[in-house]
Amino acid sequence: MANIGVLLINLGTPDAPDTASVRRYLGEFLSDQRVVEIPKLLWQPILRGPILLTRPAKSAKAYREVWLDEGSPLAVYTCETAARLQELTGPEIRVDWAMRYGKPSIADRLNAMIAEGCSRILLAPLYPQYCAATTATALDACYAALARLRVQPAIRTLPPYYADPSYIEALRTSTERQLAALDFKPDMLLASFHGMPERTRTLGDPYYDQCRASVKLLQDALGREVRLSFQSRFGRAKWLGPATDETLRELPAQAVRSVAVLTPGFSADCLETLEEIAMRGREDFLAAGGEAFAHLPCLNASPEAMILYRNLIGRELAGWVQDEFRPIREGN
Ligand SMILES: C=CC1=C(C)c2cc3[nH]c(cc4nc(cc5[nH]c(cc1n2)c(C)c5CCC(=O)O)C(CCC(=O)O)=C4C)c(C)c3C=C
Ligand SMILES: [Fe+2]
Ligand SMILES: [Fe+2]
Repeated sequence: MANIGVLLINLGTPDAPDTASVRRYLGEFLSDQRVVEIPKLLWQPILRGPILLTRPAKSAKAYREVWLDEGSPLAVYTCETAARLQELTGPEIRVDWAMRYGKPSIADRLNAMIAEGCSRILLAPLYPQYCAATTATALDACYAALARLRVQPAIRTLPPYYADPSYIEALRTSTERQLAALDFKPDMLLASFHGMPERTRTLGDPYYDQCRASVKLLQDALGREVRLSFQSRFGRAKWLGPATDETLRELPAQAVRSVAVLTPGFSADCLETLEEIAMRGREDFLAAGGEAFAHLPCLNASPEAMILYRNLIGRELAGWVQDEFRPIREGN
């Protein structure tokens, strides 16, 4: 029985692409004060009123466009990542996965790991760039679950890996592999990250700087320009820019005829990459006069991702596991 556990954590997704399921999901997600930093008394009437009355039907339609036979892409790819990583680590380490919102819940999976005998657990939010709205809230939920226990496991947490050489290398190799498979050579590479309200930056969130650092390192690794933009704006506040949709609409006028968009802040493809970028982004770019568009899939459970996670986990488990868990590089 493994006494070491690794819990991969991702954002969460609805159980089904229907209005009621999406309303439940958005109700939980958007009630998190780490995500929407507006006082509860002001925000809840807006959320329970106009937002949850109108948005779920619109979002459910978008989810239906990307839903897979096995379920929501975010859950399917996160589950596959955990399964492949489990094969790679072997039975000594138990690898599981959970979602911050919806199912499988963090509390359920942590309790299951503990019941299976894990007395040391690495909590691994799968966000390369730290953000209070993602990394911190995932860890808050872990600590809240642990707070209910009499006997707690020893805990470690995976730090943000935005500048880790293994992350940059995984992005480089997966980008080059995917570019080589395209039937055109893109004039431009655009790295689109999930946006955040601009205000969170001045409040001290390192997210923006970490996105910029990842892009700079990837650009150096690829030896070509990579433009940065931010997508998925929500609400009326000013968000980080430049906005991905506006950028895609402006590029053709700047003589950029073809573009490949990568989404390196997302560990797994999801609504935001498959619908907003691969579908709507393509439409925007082509309607503005662009000629060729590609969305490069996220790392998901690719061979590049497996090397990355094994290296990150190996480093964080140092002292808990012995030397057979050395870093690996492609080809050995
Ligand atoms: C204030 C609202 C939001 C903030 C802040 C926010 C930050 C944030 N989100 C992700 C990653 C994902 N977000 C996803 C979906 C999604 N995000 C918001 C709003 C905020 N996100 C909404 C309302 C939705 C739901 C879809 C919709 O109705 O438009 C997803 C995809 C989930 C899926 O099921 O596929 C991901 C992943 C990050 C990384 C982030 C901050 C850096
Ligand atoms: Fe989001
Ligand atoms: Fe979106």
